[in-house]
Amino acid sequence: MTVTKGLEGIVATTSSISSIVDGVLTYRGYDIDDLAWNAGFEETAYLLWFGKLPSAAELEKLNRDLGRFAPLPAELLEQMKLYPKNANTMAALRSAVSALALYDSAADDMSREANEIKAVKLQAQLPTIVAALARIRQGLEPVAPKSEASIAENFLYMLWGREPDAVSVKALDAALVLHADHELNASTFAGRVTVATLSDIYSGVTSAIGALKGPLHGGANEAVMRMLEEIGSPDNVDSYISGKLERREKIMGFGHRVYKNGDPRAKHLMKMSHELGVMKNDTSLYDMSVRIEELITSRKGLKPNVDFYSASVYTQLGIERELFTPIFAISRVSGWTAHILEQYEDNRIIRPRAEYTGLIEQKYVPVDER
Ligand SMILES: CC(=O)SCCNC(=O)CCNC(=O)[C@H](O)C(C)(C)COP(=O)(O)OP(=O)(O)OC[C@H]1O[C@@H](n2cnc3c(N)ncnc32)[C@H](O)[C@@H]1OP(=O)(O)O
Ligand SMILES: O=C([O-])CC(=O)C(=O)O
Repeated sequence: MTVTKGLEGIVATTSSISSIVDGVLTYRGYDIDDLAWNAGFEETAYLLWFGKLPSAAELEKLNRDLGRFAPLPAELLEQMKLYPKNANTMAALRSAVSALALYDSAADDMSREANEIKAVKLQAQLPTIVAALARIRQGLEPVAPKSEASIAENFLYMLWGREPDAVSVKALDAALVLHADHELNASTFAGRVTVATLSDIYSGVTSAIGALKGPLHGGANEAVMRMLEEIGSPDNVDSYISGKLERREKIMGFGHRVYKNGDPRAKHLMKMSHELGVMKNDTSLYDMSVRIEELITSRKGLKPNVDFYSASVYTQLGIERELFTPIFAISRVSGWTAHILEQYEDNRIIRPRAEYTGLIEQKYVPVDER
């Protein structure tokens, strides 16, 4: 048996959703550099689900559906109020998304049409859940979603309880576009493995959320922010990073399984981080990040990934650290559900092998003789 730890380089499926070739990321053939500043998040989600950019009428219908599906079942909101206030937000999100299935009578309807509706529903409801969890944790009442607003605008409105400014909405919208899909990353793979047993779409998304939570994947954006908080000021970067490298600790937000010459999404988030700093007359988070990048690139040859500059972007938008990975999920649920729909279309159960390295030829000994 040839064992490939971490399945590095293994091609486990075909997919027509996103591709990474020579460091270029495309969604359905559109370069992410083209989509990042030109496409809105809703049309990006449509592109991932249906394989083409929507017409004006199709986009209008999608926006109407997202607005209509965004409110949560009242029972779920009441349950969420009972979650411990100090619970990890990704753990709470995972529980709430799992519970959504209980309130959807079509949860086990496996027709393509029903699953497409559930994909749009999940996309609509995740932002409402995350904003509600954040407010409940602060002892505030959740804010009901508006029926006519983009996902970025609606999320910030529900989070802050006031109309967000246009700059914040545009920055969040672009960040959502950049995080929407990424070929066969760990969380997408987890979602596909789950639904390949012909389990339901809620189970698939719940699995994916669990995988995204880890600090080697989506959870890295929160870990990056923790590191920036520990560093505190640009003057401390060099000694902090030297210490970490001497202790052979990982620097979160750097390195990538697929990109060895840099993540094409990072430059957009870097630009956003700089622009937000300039607007706020305080570029210290950006300056610290740039110095960390210089040090890690020169000393380890590693480049920042999507999680690195997103930390300073979200913080400068006034978003608390505990929401960074849930915001990643708000975006990535578009990709997860597109992959789940694709998996159902041409399904085969995913069941690799393991090379056994344990004990052999053991004989059972009754418990009182052990
Ligand atoms: C949205 C996303 O999921 S993007 C990724 C987010 N994750 C992070 O930012 C966490 C930090 N990065 C990492 O842990 C890794 O780079 C991963 C998980 C992203 C990729 O892991 P792998 O493809 O298995 O890379 P691997 O761990 O083999 O790295 C190769 C070498 O670079 C080192 N390396 C990789 N990333 C880092 C890092 N961030 N800091 C320090 N060293 C690193 C490894 O220790 C390894 O060194 P070695 O050969 O001396 O043992
Ligand atoms: O593809 C990966 O391994 C991780 C990643 O960058 C993502 O999911 O966006």
